[in-house]
Amino acid sequence: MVKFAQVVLGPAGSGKSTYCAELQRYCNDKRRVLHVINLDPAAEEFKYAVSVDIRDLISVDEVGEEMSLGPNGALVYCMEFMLHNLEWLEDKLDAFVDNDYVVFDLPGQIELYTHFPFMRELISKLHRWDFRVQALYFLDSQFMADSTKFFGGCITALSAMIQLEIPHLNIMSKMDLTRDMTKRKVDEYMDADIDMLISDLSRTTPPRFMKLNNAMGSLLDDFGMVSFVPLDITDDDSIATLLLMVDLALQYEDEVDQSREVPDEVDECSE
Ligand SMILES: Nc1nc2c(ncn2[C@@H]2O[C@H](COP(=O)(O)OP(=O)(O)OP(=O)(O)O)[C@@H](O)[C@H]2O)c(=O)[nH]1
Repeated sequence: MVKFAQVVLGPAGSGKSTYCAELQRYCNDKRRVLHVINLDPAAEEFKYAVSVDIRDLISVDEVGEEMSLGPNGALVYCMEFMLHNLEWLEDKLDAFVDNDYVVFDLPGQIELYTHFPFMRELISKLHRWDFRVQALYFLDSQFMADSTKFFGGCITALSAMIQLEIPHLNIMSKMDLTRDMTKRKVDEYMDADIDMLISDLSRTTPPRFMKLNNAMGSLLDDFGMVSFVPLDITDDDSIATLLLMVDLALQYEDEVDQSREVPDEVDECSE
């Protein structure tokens, strides 16, 4: 039986854990079982009920103390340790019922998805364990106020998407904080006109960066990286819309995968 999962990625403070908590509350209200898995070995407290916690396996604090590593070195060590002990995670996930929905809350150190192979390896294991996995890449709506930040955020989202090679959605989080922006301005950023973004960016960077800005802009545009799903966690309709989008994307992925599977008879004939 195929299972559905979301991996929630994005820079520190972009609202990943808060989303996991609100999604869990929403699913509880709708009587849908949702397990949140904390994969941040440096996490301190949770706003959600944690079903699986990497800190039961290993934590940044204990690694930092025992191996005299700084916070980033300890984090990398913890993620490597988890990858070498994935049967721990497999056992926990096996205990869930087939229709249960799983959400992975990940650390905010984006290098873990853009520079290291951890997440890619974890996702390939999840696929082997029959999970269909959707990436949600969070960007704080405050990034819309600054085109250099916005471009930077989109570039890291692109880098994560290319690394992970799974269905990917860019999420504009904290939309409740944009209520003083005009709807037109917000809409401009949800499905941004790349020429407008490039000219915004070029106004704030020296003229010698013009060619670079254009090249980055067309790269982001080619990969659809300047489109965002707005998420306002104070509005249940917004959470419901996102959940529906993910469900549809994963169901589609599942159908495509099944159509790729070679039926037994065809297999036998070709032997
Ligand atoms: N107004 C508003 N604040 C939010 C929202 N989501 C998160 N916050 C606040 O933003 C801060 C960071 O939120 P977190 O959910 O901890 O962010 P995170 O991405 O999990 O952060 P890391 O665990 O450091 O990677 C907290 O103070 C939250 O209360 C939101 O939708 N609206």
